[in-house]
Amino acid sequence: MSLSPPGCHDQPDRRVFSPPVGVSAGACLRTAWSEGTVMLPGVFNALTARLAERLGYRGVYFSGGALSAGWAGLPDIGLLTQTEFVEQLAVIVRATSLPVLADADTGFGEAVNVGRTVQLYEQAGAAGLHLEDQELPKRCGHLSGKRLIDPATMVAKIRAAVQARRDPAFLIVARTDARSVEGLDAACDRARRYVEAGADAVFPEALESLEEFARFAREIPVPLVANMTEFGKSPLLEFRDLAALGYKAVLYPLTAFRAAMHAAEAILTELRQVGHQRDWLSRMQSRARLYDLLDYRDWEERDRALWSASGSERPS
Ligand SMILES: C[C@](O)(C(=O)O)[C@H](CC(=O)O)C(=O)O
Ligand SMILES: [Mg+2]
Repeated sequence: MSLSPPGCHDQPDRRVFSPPVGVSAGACLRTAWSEGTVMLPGVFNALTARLAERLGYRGVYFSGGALSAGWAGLPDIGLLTQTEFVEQLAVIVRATSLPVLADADTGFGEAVNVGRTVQLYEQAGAAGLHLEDQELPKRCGHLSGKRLIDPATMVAKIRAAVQARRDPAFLIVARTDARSVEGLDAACDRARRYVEAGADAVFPEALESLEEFARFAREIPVPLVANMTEFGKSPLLEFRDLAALGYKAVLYPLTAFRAAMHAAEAILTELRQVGHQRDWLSRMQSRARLYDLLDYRDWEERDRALWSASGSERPS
């Protein structure tokens, strides 16, 4: 028997024609966390979110890095606006019934701005968001040269976030980028302060070994989020090892994006050289698979049913 409330991922009809009724996305993600550890693949567009749902994931991650690079062609240094994030987040949320944990960078301003960000993310349908303690211009957490805001300023942001949510299940995740700036002790101290300020979960960014992940888990007794981004400072650990340490969510923020871009580069290079794409067909998503993912046939059937119910001829 499923423990998930109705409206969560494993509802019998997974086709997404209307949003789940009565259960918030935050509650869905909390349910998933209470049952174990969730893999959250980063989704760089709505179709990837649908794909993750079809493949049986229980949630997805809305990555600022993927949005900046994939949607805007820009580096992830805080260039996109709050409005751009919220609009694209809403597109993803509408495409899937999975709960979406969303990157909110530094919260798009000071504490009062963070409050409004939370309202907008919650209204867009996110399950929760994470806020990081970097100064602007922010960077990918796995790059050198980051600068942090002081802990008190971050605490004010977290308080603002907690006060602003309407749904108590909406998750406020505090990310600390302190490990590579001030060291692991400082990162743990910051995490404790953020939890005292009301954060539901902590995301320790750019830890450098399994032992560091373990120590963080021992010291910070709230749900933790691990980031398994590639080509960064953290080793690419096994999901089951992170789960065993008690991490509740493991992010793979740009995994699908990097693989897709690698494939796109290869096919576009070869097409230019060879003049056709025939050798690539078996490595492409077929039209049939795409339409399946889009529930194309269901849309056609709905259209047909609407016309036949009204007894009129469909104008061609
Ligand atoms: C998780 C992250 O915030 C993201 O935007 O996806 C990035 C990922 C990355 O750049 O690899 C991060 O800062 O870790
Ligand atoms: Mg980010």
